[in-house]
Amino acid sequence: MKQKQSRWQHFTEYLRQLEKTYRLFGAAAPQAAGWLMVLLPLQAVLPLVAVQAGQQIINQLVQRHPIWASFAIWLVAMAVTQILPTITLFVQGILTDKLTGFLNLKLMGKSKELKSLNLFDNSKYFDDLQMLKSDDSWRPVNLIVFGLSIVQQSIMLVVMFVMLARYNWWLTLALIAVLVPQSISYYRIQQDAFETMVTRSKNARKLNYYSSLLLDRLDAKEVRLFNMFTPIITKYRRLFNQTQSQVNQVRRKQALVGTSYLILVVAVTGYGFYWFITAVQTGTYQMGVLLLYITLMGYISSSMAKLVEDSSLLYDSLLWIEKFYHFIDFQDDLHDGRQPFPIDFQTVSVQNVSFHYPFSDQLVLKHVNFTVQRGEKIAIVGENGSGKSTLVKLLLRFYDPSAGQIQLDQQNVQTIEINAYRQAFSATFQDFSKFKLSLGENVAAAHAYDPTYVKNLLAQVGLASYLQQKNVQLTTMMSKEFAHGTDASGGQWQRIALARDLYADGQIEFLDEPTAALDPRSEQEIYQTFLQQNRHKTVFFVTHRLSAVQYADRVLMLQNGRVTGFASHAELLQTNPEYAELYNLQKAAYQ
Ligand SMILES: Nc1ncnc2c1ncn2[C@@H]1O[C@H](COP(=O)(O)OP(=O)(O)OP(=O)(O)O)[C@@H](O)[C@H]1O
Repeated sequence: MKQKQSRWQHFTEYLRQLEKTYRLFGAAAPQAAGWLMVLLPLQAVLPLVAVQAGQQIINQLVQRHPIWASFAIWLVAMAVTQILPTITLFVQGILTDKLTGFLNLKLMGKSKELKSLNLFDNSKYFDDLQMLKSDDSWRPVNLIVFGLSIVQQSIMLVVMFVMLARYNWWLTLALIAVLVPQSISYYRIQQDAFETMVTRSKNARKLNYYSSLLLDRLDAKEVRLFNMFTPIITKYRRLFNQTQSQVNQVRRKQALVGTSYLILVVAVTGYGFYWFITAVQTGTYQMGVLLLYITLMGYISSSMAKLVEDSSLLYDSLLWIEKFYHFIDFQDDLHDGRQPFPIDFQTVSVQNVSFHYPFSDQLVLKHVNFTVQRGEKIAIVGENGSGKSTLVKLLLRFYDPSAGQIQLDQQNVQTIEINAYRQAFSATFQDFSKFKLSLGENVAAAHAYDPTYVKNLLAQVGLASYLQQKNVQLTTMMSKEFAHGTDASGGQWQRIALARDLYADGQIEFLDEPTAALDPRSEQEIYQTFLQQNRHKTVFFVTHRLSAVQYADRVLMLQNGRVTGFASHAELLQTNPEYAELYNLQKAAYQ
């Protein structure tokens, strides 16, 4: 539902999303949805049955006929009308629960399917992902409450118009002709105000950002230190007033249009009443028809109002559904092979690889060529933005190269089954994850849980005293958000990530600046631990601290996406002036 659509496109798109939503209900909870297909029409029609019976009772009273049969129908219809909402609510509750689980499991399942990071880099999907991951547990409730209310009101309106048309079809058409545009105009008033102030406009997003910024834990320090309160509150106030005055302008214009329709609606209903009174006076219809007309007019206007209000409130949740399908339908174009991982590989080679990120045409790796022997320790160095992490991500197959190949021996890695391939690797990233799970789960991740081994590794990465002093158990939740939860410092978290990496025990190891948050002594200890543990493995480590190159057999130097050196540290010092300059610069800083 894009912003610049014609009204007709908007309407048909709305109906398409609505239809998808109803299909989702059926898929999430077929039984509950089935029950609602019976309950809702009943709930819509029964009040009208009571109106019809009321009309009969008046006619029978006037004609002095017995009224008991009509009275019984009225009584049953009224009683069931009172009982039905309770049953419907019960079924709606079941549907809501099931739909919530269904939608979240679908999202998680889709994420599992996405083997590459392509979608996460796509700016078109950025907003979608933000919306999908936001903690909006009210969305399924909204979808159901408003989505079902629309069905009920629509059925009621159709039945009421049919009831009226039996007496006067042109009056019915005239009523529809004035009520529908009036409702559309009300819908637009509500929609515009809601979108501008609450949901999707750029201003609404800025307003939300300003208000959440002052409440955010991560920003709390700098907001206080630099006293950002006044400027942010001022920005909020200014933008709020500006936005509100825009909304008010729209509101005023549309209220004027709405009032014009109102005059027409009053004129048509008034004339209708006069027509029915005359019809009773001339004996065309009996007295009861007046009760029918008055009651129907009341029901029609309240049903129309509810239909408009609920359609408008549903809109935002339908947008969510649109984004949901957008995500679910995303096709990951990463190549997946069928071959098993070649356990006995002897070389890893990068053959003339060039790469640009999806949805960007700037090459970040250019004709990269190098071959590594099994068991070698390779340091990857280079300035910020030279492409080190990108190279690691390609080797881990988070993306396919735009040109060239990565090979294990002579085999293109794209021919290997992706899950088997990933299992052969372990890694610690610069931006490692801090899972809000237990400490044990943070280390073991998806591997079989062995508490003794977890403890062992935590000790090896230097966390024994932290665990003891803070009384942190393997079962302790690593977030203050949970009862008895705890948190760790940046360096301690980095060590937990390193323990997770060791636990995974892949055949090829990647360390992408694994010691950035550690002090020099800890850095040295960690490298020694890692290289001791991984002495038979092929290890790639990205580092800015050139003191670490002592642990490498060869150093791969990247500059602006190109390999400008690949040799031992000593050789590079002799042959590569840029490398020598970088190294000497850092060395001088420590002298
Ligand atoms: N997801 C992305 N989408 C588009 N461009 C990206 C993305 N990630 C990185 N880049 C760009 O690719 C280039 C290489 O980035 P990369 O992270 O590989 O560099 P790096 O050598 O690891 O840098 P650093 O030392 O700062 O970690 C940079 O210009 C960066 O802006």
